[in-house]
Amino acid sequence: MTERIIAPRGRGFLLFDSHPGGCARIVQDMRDQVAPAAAGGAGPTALIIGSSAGYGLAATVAGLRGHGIQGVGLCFERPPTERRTATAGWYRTIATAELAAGGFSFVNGDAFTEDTKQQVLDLLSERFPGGVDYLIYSVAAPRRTDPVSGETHQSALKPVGEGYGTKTLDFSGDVPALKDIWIDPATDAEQADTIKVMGGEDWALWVAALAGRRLLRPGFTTVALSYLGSHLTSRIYRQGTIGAAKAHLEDTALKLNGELQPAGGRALTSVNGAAVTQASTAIPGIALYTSLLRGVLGEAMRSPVEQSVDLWDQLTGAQDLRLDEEGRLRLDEWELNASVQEQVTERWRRATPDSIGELADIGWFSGEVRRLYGFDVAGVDYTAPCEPDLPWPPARSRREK
Ligand SMILES: NC(=O)c1ccc[n+]([C@@H]2O[C@H](COP(=O)([O-])OP(=O)(O)OC[C@H]3O[C@@H](n4cnc5c(N)ncnc54)[C@H](O)[C@@H]3O)[C@@H](O)[C@H]2O)c1
Repeated sequence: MTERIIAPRGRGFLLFDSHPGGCARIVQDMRDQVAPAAAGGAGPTALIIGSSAGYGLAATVAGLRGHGIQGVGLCFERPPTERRTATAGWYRTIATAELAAGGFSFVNGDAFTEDTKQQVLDLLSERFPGGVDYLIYSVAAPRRTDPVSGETHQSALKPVGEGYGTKTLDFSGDVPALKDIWIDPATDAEQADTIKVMGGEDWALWVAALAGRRLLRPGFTTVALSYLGSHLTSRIYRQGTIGAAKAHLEDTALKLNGELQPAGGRALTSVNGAAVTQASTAIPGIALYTSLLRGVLGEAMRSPVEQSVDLWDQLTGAQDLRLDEEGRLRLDEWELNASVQEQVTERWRRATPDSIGELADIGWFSGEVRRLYGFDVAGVDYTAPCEPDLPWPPARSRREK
């Protein structure tokens, strides 16, 4: 491929291309939100699954910059082709590898397959024979093939029990519009499939695979990402198919914790707040909710990086662990704060096609969606041609640092 001008083509939440320079700049901006680790010995070793986007990327950047972590990041991104750029996560990974300067390598592959697990475990055994201190599991995927049955399961984002009508923001036209939609309830099979994809099964397989290769260091801690959210979205989220998967993930944490505890290890879920990510924009009503939340909170909304700094501080003991009654680590207090929820609820109630522009920060939300692809990033010259055909960062040996 040769250099060319890359523009945001597409519709709604889906753009065809990503901008390499914009994606790199986003990672640099994330890095700048993190206080650097004190100079000195090597940091802890981590495997981060879902390292190219959203909360997994934020945990990787915060860990690299704030704690000097070493290890491996795993994600599933599409390389550039003749006609299309790579996915944004491909370019963000290149920029993240630059921050890591060799001590942290990246693997591109489907985390659900046995092959990828072996590839990652081989790399860890070679580079970090003593094993890993942390596994952060932050995958959001639409489907998963069960490694035992060979069956592919598709997740669904639907209510459970009864159908559900909600207000939503529709981004398919030229300007975002407030609409009403109706979503039929999930079948039992759809719910079971969603649990297969987004529940805790694959997380537990990773922990077992690391244990099988003797790659769990004493005190090993694993965290999987969860979400609770507001009563305004509970019919589609927490009480819906995805919520059933999150309940399975949280049950898996309790089970894994029981298994790891005798050796001084622990397993936790981390309940994070709402963020604009590829995964979250797919959930009906969430764009409206998040835009209203931003309307209420403005800059006080806590970014994924800020939450990830908090996560590492709690994991490494720099701060006390904040666990709720169910044993979950909570990073979403700023979102579920009673006064914030009252204000968002009031705005949700008052929202009409005429008033929505004043109540919700739709401009911010639309900008965040474009930023997922590396567009709308301050300081990037989008009129300049750039090279989209960039290679995946090589897994360098630590000796080459
Ligand atoms: N976005 C939110 O508002 C929010 C809030 C709280 C918790 N969470 C949770 O955080 C986790 C991550 O979600 P996100 O919103 O950051 O998602 P995201 O879409 O931004 O990122 C998903 C990551 O998973 C990777 N991935 C997808 N399929 C994969 C596969 N088969 N193998 C390997 N990697 C794969 C992608 O490459 C990417 O790195 C999820 O568990 C989600 O429920 C999200």
